[in-house]
Amino acid sequence: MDGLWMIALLLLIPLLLWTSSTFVFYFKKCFYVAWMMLLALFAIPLCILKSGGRDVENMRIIRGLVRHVKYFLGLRFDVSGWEHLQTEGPYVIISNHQSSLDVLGLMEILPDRCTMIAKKELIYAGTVGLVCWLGGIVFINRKKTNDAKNVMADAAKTMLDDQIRLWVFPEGTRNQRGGLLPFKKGAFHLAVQAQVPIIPIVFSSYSNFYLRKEKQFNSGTIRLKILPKIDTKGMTSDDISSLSDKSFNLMRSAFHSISDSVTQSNGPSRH
Ligand SMILES: CCCCC/C=C\C/C=C\CCCCCCCC(=O)SCCNC(=O)CCNC(=O)[C@H](O)C(C)(C)COP(=O)(O)OP(=O)(O)OC[C@H]1O[C@@H](n2cnc3c(N)ncnc32)[C@H](O)[C@@H]1OP(=O)(O)O
Ligand SMILES: CCCCCCCC/C=C\CCCCCCCC(=O)OC[C@@H](O)COP(=O)(O)O
Repeated sequence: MDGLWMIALLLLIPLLLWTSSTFVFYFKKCFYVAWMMLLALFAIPLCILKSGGRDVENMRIIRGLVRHVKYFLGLRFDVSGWEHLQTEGPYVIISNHQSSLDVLGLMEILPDRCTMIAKKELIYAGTVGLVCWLGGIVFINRKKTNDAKNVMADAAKTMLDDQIRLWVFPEGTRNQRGGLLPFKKGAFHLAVQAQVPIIPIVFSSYSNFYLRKEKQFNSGTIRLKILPKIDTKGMTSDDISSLSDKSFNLMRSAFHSISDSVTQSNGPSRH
């Protein structure tokens, strides 16, 4: 009888753990980091064999390898406005930034020859950092504005010379407090310096499935809305503030509309 109790207990403990939302939260987070690190380890030789080193073309390999990860985490993407990405030549994509999970949505829609602007600390993230470097990610030092400006001015030239698209998170940091943080100006200087359009992309709020404080990481749908491009031809540095304000207002209103609709279809939440 004691043996039977022991077996029942051994079966019950993992079941209880599995149904505990805190356990699921930590399990999914650890799994995400570990799996991305492992995928990156696998991607490194593929990128080197394909391009011989750092090259934006490596983003095709990275994109291909990352796309299945959403299934493990129980996430679904609902993308609208695909037609706005059918723009020829270089452009700057701007999007809101809630979490490292944004990488999954980014890889879902990443156009060819598109790489990102990221904080320089990311390069030290083990195999993921090396893959970011191999994918041509432009690293900036956010604590040294002048250095960051110079790097972005070089990036504006490279965009045109090598026909590259750049994805920038104009909030400059992750934000899960609902809404959008005020935009930094770098993305807009970049687009105006290169005289290329801006394509705003909005991720709906994650608060219907992911709550960091409450330790909840459920399944859920993320809406991605690709907005029409904003032309910058003929603009100068005098137009930066109005360009930034216009982009911010468009993205904020899209954020609220897609976050409200995802909340209504997935049940109540706060954001
Ligand atoms: C196969 C397995 C793979 C596994 C791995 C999976 C994936 C890996 C691959 C991809 C993952 C990619 C993920 C990337 C995510 C990275 C996200 C981030 O790191 S976000 C943080 C970094 N990004 C940014 O910070 C961009 C936004 N910031 C800016 O643009 C800032 O403006 C800035 C350039 C950093 C400067 O910052 P500052 O705080 O000083 O802000 P201000 O904007 O207020 O600027 C001050 C002042 O300067 C003027 N300014 C700004 N930029 C420029 C410029 N380029 N040229 C000229 N002048 C500039 C600005 O106008 C202000 O002046 P004023 O007040 O007079 O207007
Ligand atoms: C040995 C090194 C260990 C490092 C472990 C971290 C590795 C992360 C592993 C997997 C996650 C994969 C996605 C990586 C891309 C994450 C990019 C990101 O979201 O960076 C945060 C940055 O935008 C803003 O940072 P802050 O909010 O200002 O802070």
